[in-house]
Order: sequence, then C-alpha cells, then structure tokens
Amino acid sequence: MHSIRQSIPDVVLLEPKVFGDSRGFFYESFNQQAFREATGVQCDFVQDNHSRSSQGVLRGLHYQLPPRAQGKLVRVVRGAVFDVAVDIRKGSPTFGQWVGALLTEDNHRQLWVPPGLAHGFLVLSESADFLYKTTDYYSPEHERCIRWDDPELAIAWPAVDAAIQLSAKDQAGRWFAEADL
Ligand SMILES: Cc1cn([C@H]2C[C@H](O)[C@@H](COP(=O)(O)OP(=O)(O)O[C@H]3O[C@H](C)C(=O)[C@H](O)[C@H]3O)O2)c(=O)[nH]c1=O
Repeated sequence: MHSIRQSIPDVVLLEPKVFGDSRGFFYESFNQQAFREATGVQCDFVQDNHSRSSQGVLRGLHYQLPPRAQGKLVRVVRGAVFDVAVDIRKGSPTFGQWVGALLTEDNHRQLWVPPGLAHGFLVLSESADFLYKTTDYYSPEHERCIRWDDPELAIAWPAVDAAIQLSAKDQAGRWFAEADL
C-alpha cells in the first residue's frame, strides 16, 4: 500500500497494490494493518456504504457533529469522481482548507477522511459507484451540510459534461461562515 499525505496532513491518499494477470486483477481493498501503517490511525469501521450516481451528481458537503463524527475511507469501483475533504475543525492549522482527489475504477485510489472533516464528491463519468466505510453509524440528527459552492471555501470542482445535480438537502446547505461546527 502506497500512501500520500495531503495538504491537510490527516487526510491520506492510499494506493493499494494491484495484482493484474490474464484473468483481470486482485487487490486487498481493505487491510486493517496496512491501513494503520499507512495512516497511523487505529479505528474500527462500523458501516459500509454504496451509492450510485449519474454524471454531474454532487453529493456533499456532509459531516456529522460530535459525538457522532464519522471517519470515512472512500473509493470508486465503477466510473470516476472528484472527491473533496474540507477541514472544518475549529483551531486546526488547515481550518477552511480543502483537498481534492480523482478516484476512479482504474486508479483504485482511496481517500481517508478523518472524523471532523466535511466530505463530498462530484461524478465525472457517465455513472459512478462509490463505496465507503465509516467509523460511526449514520445519525441524521447529527448530520450537517455545507454548500458545495461556498465562495469562502472556493473548491475548484472540475468541469463536467452535465448539469450539477443536488439533493434537496444539499441545495439547502449552509454557507461555511454560518455552518454549525
Ligand atoms: C448517508 C446515509 C444515508 N441513508 C439514507 C438517508 C436517505 O434516505 C438516503 C440518501 O441519503 P443522502 O441523500 O444523505 O445520501 P448522500 O447524499 O449520498 O449522503 C452521503 O454523501 C456524502 C458523500 C457523505 O460523505 C456522507 O457519507 C453522506 O452524507 O439514504 C442511510 O440510511 N444511511 C446512511 O449512512
């Protein structure tokens, strides 16, 4: 497993070793020891999620408030997305900064998004299957949303050949300056 620390140091891009042969490929999509060595994080994952979205769908920016903040280990098994993590931890040296990563079925890359950060992604391919593990359970009462197009965050979302599609919840997201952190 190759790991690349991002400009928000707790966010880590992971590249698993992929074994290809005439049949196709094999790789360990999750190995707790390899994850701990790559991130320095010892945690348990309690939920696996799978969403499928069409081109132009943008899900996010979502987070859960303490004590139900979720760490997320995210990957794409079909298609391609631009994945974004935003540091919304008050007092963090990188507060208000974001990192983005291209996650695709071909690069097998995964992003570790620690608890306390907001997360979202934009689908670049015709369709994308997005899988992720979380370190705490879904808790709607603790879930919050920040607008994907917040001018203060100024996330450089890539251009996509489709209109941006948001859920009603995401359309009603708060501006970062007014967010419940
Ligand atoms: C997240 C979640 C949702 N749901 C139900 C609630 C709704 O009835 C339905 C769709 O939920 P939502 O529109 O919130 O799904 P996403 O927009 O993909 O939300 C996710 O999007 C971004 C990328 C994130 O980082 C979060 O993991 C998560 O908020 O699934 C559940 O039953 N369990 C869950 O863990």
